[in-house]
Amino acid sequence: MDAISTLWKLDTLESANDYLTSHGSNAPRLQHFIDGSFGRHSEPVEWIEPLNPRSGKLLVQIPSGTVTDVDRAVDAASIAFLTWSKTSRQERSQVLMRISDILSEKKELFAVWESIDQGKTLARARVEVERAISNFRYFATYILHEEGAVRYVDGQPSTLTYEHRSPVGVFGLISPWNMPLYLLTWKIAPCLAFGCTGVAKPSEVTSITAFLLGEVFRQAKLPAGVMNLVFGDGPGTGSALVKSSRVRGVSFTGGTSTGIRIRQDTVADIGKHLSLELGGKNPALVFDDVDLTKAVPLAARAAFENSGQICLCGSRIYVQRAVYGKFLPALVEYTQNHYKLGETMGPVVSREHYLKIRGYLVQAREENAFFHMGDVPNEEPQQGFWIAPTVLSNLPTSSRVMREEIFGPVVTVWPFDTEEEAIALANDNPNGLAGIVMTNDLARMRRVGERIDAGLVWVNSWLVRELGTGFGGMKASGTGREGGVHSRDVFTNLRTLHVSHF
Ligand SMILES: NC(=O)C1=CN([C@@H]2O[C@H](COP(=O)(O)OP(=O)(O)OC[C@H]3O[C@@H](n4cnc5c(N)ncnc54)[C@H](O)[C@@H]3O)[C@@H](O)[C@H]2O)C=CC1
Ligand SMILES: O=C(O)/C=C/C=C(\O)C(=O)O
Repeated sequence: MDAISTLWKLDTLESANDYLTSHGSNAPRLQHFIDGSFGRHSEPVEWIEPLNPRSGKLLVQIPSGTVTDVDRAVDAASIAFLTWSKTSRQERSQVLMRISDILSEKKELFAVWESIDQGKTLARARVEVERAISNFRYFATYILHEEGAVRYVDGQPSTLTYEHRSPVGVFGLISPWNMPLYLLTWKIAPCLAFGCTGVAKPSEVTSITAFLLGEVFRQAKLPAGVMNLVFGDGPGTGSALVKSSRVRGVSFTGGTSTGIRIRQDTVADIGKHLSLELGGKNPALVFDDVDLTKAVPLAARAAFENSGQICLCGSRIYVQRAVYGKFLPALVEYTQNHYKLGETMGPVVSREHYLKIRGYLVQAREENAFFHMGDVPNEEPQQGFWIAPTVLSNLPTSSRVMREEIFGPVVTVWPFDTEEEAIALANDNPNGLAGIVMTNDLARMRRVGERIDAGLVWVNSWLVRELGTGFGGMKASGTGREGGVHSRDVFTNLRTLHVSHF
């Protein structure tokens, strides 16, 4: 039986895990989804073998898409663009709704595999699958309600002017491993809604739910070639996709260095649309007027949700000195009670990532950090990639641990005295993705919130999302915004018309 028929039926953790235990070294082999069907890979196939984050054992085999595979997918998307770009909004909307309905019927299947593949808890995976469903529903309805204005050119009443938008073309959609389906569908849904076609490349570390999504596209009767899925690594498959001259836009979420690489690889292709959502090292400011029974759980969640593997995590906590002494032990106690490895917290995604995080913890130890909880994990991961939630203090603000995105369950805590100092500390970082402000002072909420160098600022909240508002970062955290009208700008070209008569 092929991999899709096998995996599609395993929609409980028990059945999926039984299957994984029984397959031994015959791990299922995923297939690219090109031109409406799962199929051939160009020979010889090089297989990438991601491991199960909970056990460290072989999970699946991913074909490493070659330039030929990418070209076939781009061919299919280019041909499909000719009709999909002219398909009515009503019809596109209906296809997106069918996709969301099938996803919704199979949501437990997707949650189970997301949890296994990425290591996240099943509860977290369920939240993310709901969001993937919303991504399709949101853009399916958005396109039905867009408004445009036609007006006279000022002083020339015989000339009308209006803005006309058309889909850009074939897009390369490249996503990371931390929220695989959630982030991939955040790109696929607007791409389809606004009349573009695409080639999506999920992370080679977590490709399973993207593979299952191909079956959803098939069942939803998404016309062949409109969305293709090519698996493979970044330097080979991803790079070939980004560099293809027939790919007219790239929407990417991932590490900052990869974003820089993609900018370099596309710099000569001036007209290519580029949307880059990159890393964060996000500050969380805790002022002394807050109720700690609310601030501590919020800070812990922002630090440790998905084992700290969300680009929006608040990984640098700054606490006003008057409450610092109470906040720190309360954070440790809350985390100990609520983030238990193997129960309410999963492993990190891969061996490579485990070693990367460990490297930062070794450095923290060398720099005499206080480990209020957590420790440097073993040099070699044992039975999965488990790293305990770690709370650090007493690091110099110049430390790499304080400045670079660790993307794991590691948070640093540091005191401040004044509001000005808090803002300066928050902004003293090359990244500018998100910021969190905790205060009960209404004036301060805006005063501080509006000065944080970040594309997203949450006040007394975190990860609250409204899909119509702009999502993306400042400074090294990216280029452009997505969400609502911003996604429309990514996936469409704008021409302004001036219509007069002789
Ligand atoms: N959303 C975020 O902020 C994320 C940040 N990261 C950060 O980046 C670090 C590295 O993680 P990686 O998995 O290596 O992220 P990455 O940025 O290499 O991977 C993200 C996606 O980009 C693709 N990719 C890699 N190189 C490419 C290239 N030259 N051209 C086109 N596509 C390419 C990958 O195959 C994957 O699909 C992490 O440790 C973390 O700090 C990682 C994932 C998500
Ligand atoms: O859109 C969201 O709600 C969350 C997005 C998270 C990322 O982009 C990330 O962690 O990379």
